[in-house]
Amino acid sequence: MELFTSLKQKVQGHGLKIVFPEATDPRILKAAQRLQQEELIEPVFLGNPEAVQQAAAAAQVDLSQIQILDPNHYDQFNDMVQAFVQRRKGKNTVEQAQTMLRDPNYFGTMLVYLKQVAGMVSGAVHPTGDTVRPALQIIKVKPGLTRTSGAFIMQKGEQRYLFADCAININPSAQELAEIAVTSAHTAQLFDIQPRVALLSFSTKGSAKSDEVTKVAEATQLAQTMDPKLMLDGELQFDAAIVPTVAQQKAPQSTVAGQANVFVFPELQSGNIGYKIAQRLGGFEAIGPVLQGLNQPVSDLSRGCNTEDVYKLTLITAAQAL
Ligand SMILES: CC(C)(COP(=O)(O)OP(=O)(O)OC[C@H]1O[C@@H](n2cnc3c(N)ncnc32)[C@H](O)[C@@H]1OP(=O)(O)O)[C@@H](O)C(=O)NCCC(=O)NCCS
Ligand SMILES: CC(=O)OP(=O)(O)O
Repeated sequence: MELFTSLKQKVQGHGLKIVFPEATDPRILKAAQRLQQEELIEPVFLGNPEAVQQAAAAAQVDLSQIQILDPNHYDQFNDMVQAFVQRRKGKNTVEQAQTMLRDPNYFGTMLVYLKQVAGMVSGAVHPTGDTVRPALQIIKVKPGLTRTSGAFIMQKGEQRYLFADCAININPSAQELAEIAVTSAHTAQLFDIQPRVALLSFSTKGSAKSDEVTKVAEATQLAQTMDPKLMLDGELQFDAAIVPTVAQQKAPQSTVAGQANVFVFPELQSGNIGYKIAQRLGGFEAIGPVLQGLNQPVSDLSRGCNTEDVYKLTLITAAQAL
């Protein structure tokens, strides 16, 4: 079944509330209205109601069925401040909390944490750091994990791949890279990809020597230990990972080379650049980044997103909540 058809079937009828901190952006307004009209989610918009209404009128979006919350006039604000300070365990004062929670990304993340909504979608306007930092501080990673990371589902026709980390960890250690690889394999399964994981490098199986290559080779060993059942190999160059004839020449013993479908980048420069090249030159649809490993779903859009991207990432966010 087509990926989004099955996601729609999964979320329909659950009345899942998804909060949108960027409710004056036309892409957000239009996608949320479509999702609400198709009875897939119940949107909650954040912001000054007058500003949201003006933006909605300009985008020809009907707000009559959509809840709007204003972080500057919220009757449970003091309770939220207390819950935030408690969660931060001495890292933020009440005064700091009062300021931070006026920020729609902090406010929206707290609504998720307090289970007043099922998930949050932001990042069409805010850069990634501002969008995800509240989630890293408040929602935190699942037990057993140390890092969250950002995966993209890359689709073109019948081709579907997962790329990670393209969004969060600037220069992960070997241990962190191993964790990203294993988590990415598990995320791939949620999207009907049977994972064959390649840890990417500019070297294949020792063809080049450098600290950067050693890190990827070490991460491969650590990941194999973390989940020995996974089909996972490294270090591999991208051509060795995806082209069978190149794999035969460069890594003939590998069971992953030549047929990888989950690509783990060695650090964020290559991951973020790599997914955008596949998207903008290669014609792949890039869905994400899907934040992996968080306790509750929060999603960060790319600022270059369109309405369809918002629609699809929101569906994924809602499905993660089930
Ligand atoms: C994500 C990012 C903003 C975090 O940076 P930061 O806020 O300076 O991080 P800090 O080290 O101050 O940590 C803040 C909190 O987040 C946590 N954290 C940071 N990175 C984390 C990660 N990858 N996974 C889980 N938690 C993380 C820290 O433990 C800390 O928690 P605490 O406050 O409870 O102690 C930063 O790594 C970043 O800018 N990444 C690149 C984002 C980007 O521009 N991507 C490209 C476009 S998608
Ligand atoms: C994922 C990503 O690159 O986000 P942005 O384009 O907003 O920086």
